[in-house]
Amino acid sequence: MLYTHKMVGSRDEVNLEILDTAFDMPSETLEKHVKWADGCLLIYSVTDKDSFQAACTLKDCLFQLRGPDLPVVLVSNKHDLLTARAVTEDEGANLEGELDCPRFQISVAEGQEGVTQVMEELLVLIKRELVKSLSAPQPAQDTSVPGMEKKSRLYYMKKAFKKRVVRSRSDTF
Ligand SMILES: Nc1nc2c(ncn2[C@@H]2O[C@H](COP(=O)(O)OP(=O)(O)OP(=O)(O)O)[C@@H](O)[C@H]2O)c(=O)[nH]1
Repeated sequence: MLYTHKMVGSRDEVNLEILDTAFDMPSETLEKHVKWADGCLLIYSVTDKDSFQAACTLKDCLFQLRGPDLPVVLVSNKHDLLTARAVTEDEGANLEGELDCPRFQISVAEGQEGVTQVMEELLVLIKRELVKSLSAPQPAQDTSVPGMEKKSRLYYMKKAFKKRVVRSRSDTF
């Protein structure tokens, strides 16, 4: 399922496209989505070992396809059901260490506060990564070709941003 959602912050608003992947998605489909994503939430239920295993598998897939730079937040859900716990605290902490990413322990059933915190954290990471990639050194200019004179850094940042947006859109459909 693909959802759209607008998050309004104090300084800006962001339109999100959120893809809810399925457990048994074919690997080619999953790979296509992982290439498209600007960030990823790895969510598992503390009462469901299979969902934790799926998060571990997805972690390997993310590293393979996107390397360590894709913004990721790990979320363990259903903390209101700790009496039925099937995934230990240590297992969650180990996965967090392997991913080297923030981890949130929430209960969606108890309200939206945890979900909002998770989304805000992911957006911070995505913005940080975007700024990093836009401010990376640009390829050297060929000034021997007429019209290829040096352009401003802002010009290249805008160009890279547009390219990224267009790529995200075209990969969606
Ligand atoms: N007690 C409790 N139940 C929850 C919580 N979060 C989700 N649920 C319930 O768990 C069930 C599954 O929730 P979904 O949102 O469909 O989870 P999902 O991971 O998308 O499940 P799939 O559709 O199988 O992929 C629903 O009955 C939810 O109401 C939680 O934090 N606590």
